[in-house]
Amino acid sequence: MHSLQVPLPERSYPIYIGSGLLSQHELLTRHIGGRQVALVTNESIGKLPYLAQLEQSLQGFELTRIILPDGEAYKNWQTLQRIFDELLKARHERSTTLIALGGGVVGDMTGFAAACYQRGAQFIQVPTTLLAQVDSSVGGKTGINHPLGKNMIGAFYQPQAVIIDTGTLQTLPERELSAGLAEVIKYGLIADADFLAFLESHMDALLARDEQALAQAISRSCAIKAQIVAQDERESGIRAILNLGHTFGHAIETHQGYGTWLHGEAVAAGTMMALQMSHELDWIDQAARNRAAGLLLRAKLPIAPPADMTEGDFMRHMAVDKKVQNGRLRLVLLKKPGKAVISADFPATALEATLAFDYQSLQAQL
Ligand SMILES: NC(=O)c1ccc[n+]([C@@H]2O[C@H](COP(=O)([O-])OP(=O)(O)OC[C@H]3O[C@@H](n4cnc5c(N)ncnc54)[C@H](O)[C@@H]3O)[C@@H](O)[C@H]2O)c1
Ligand SMILES: O=C(O)C(=O)C[C@@H](O)[C@H](O)[C@H](O)COP(=O)(O)O
Ligand SMILES: [Zn+2]
Repeated sequence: MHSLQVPLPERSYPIYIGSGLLSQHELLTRHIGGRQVALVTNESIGKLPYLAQLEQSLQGFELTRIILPDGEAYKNWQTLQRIFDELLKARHERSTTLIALGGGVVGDMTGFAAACYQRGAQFIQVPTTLLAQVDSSVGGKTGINHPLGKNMIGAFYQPQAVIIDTGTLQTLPERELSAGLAEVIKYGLIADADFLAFLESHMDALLARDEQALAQAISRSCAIKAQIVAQDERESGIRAILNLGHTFGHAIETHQGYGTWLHGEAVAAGTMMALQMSHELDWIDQAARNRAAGLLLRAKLPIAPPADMTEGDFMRHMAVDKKVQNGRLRLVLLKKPGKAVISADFPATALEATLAFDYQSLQAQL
């Protein structure tokens, strides 16, 4: 097992990474304060062995299973209400601990429920998708979607610990593995050109679920995210670079009503659009843009937005992005591979050209 810390001013917390961690009683119970535990997961994950393994490791606690419907479309008020209903029915006290067993949808909702329940219960992240292991379980962004905007309702609320059992990735569908790789590639682009080179040389191993390659990618991703979050927990500045590709990506997800494209797929196409915009501004050259596009394609991710989305659709949805300030859109763009900035300082023509660009043709050329 390998561990690292998310160092925060108020309370730091550990991330544990290794195979078989779901069966480690001492590790799992180390961060539980009271006698009650609510295990929050979804219908699909509930059918896999992980929930039973967790229950076995938590023998002796008063356990409540909370099984949610599966899917991004359920990351909403109704599902959140179900978590509160179950907690209250089982008379969970404020000292309870919620454990999120699943992907980012379960993690974001469980964290938000924990932030609200009796004004703040504890929670632990046990992520089971690559995306959740490298991104959503770390950093304390919790929340739900609104029909008019992605993650529009939520709270910054940090977990007690993040426990990443890399063995769970063996059952993950291929499409979900690729979706997670979109956020992994993001870290290379925004903060670490060497990691980008590592991903280029290990992409085949990652897709083949080579345990060592996956553990290295997860560990480096978590370290980069922890280091950024530590500087700016509530996104008043630098943390926004974790949003590379998300302004365009969230527009895609909102436009589709959530769940048609996976979050990671929308982020991949959105990243390509942010790279094209960086190229329009002459910040990165064509070779850098094409290199990143090639890596996304090798990870089996889309680099073109959905064919049915117009420039007007993008503009309408992007206007409700959380990074909009005083009515001005701010975008995360690349100065060079490994160096991202947040900027509102671009001509409208650069954005127009980015939205009008023919991404399908680029894909055909690569
Ligand atoms: N809070 C953050 O910082 C943050 C960061 C990135 C993404 N997110 C959010 O995370 C969500 C996306 O998360 P996701 O990609 O994990 O999607 P997800 O939570 O929908 O999980 C993907 C699918 O995989 C299934 N699954 C999970 N673990 C499995 C396993 N081990 N084996 C087989 N199937 C498994 C799930 O049931 C689901 O069908 C989005 O809502 C996104 O907005 C949040
Ligand atoms: O942790 C962050 O900060 C991120 O931006 C990580 C993103 O990958 C993630 O999708 C996050 O949920 C987006 O946050 P939002 O504030 O743009 O909704
Ligand atoms: Zn994301």
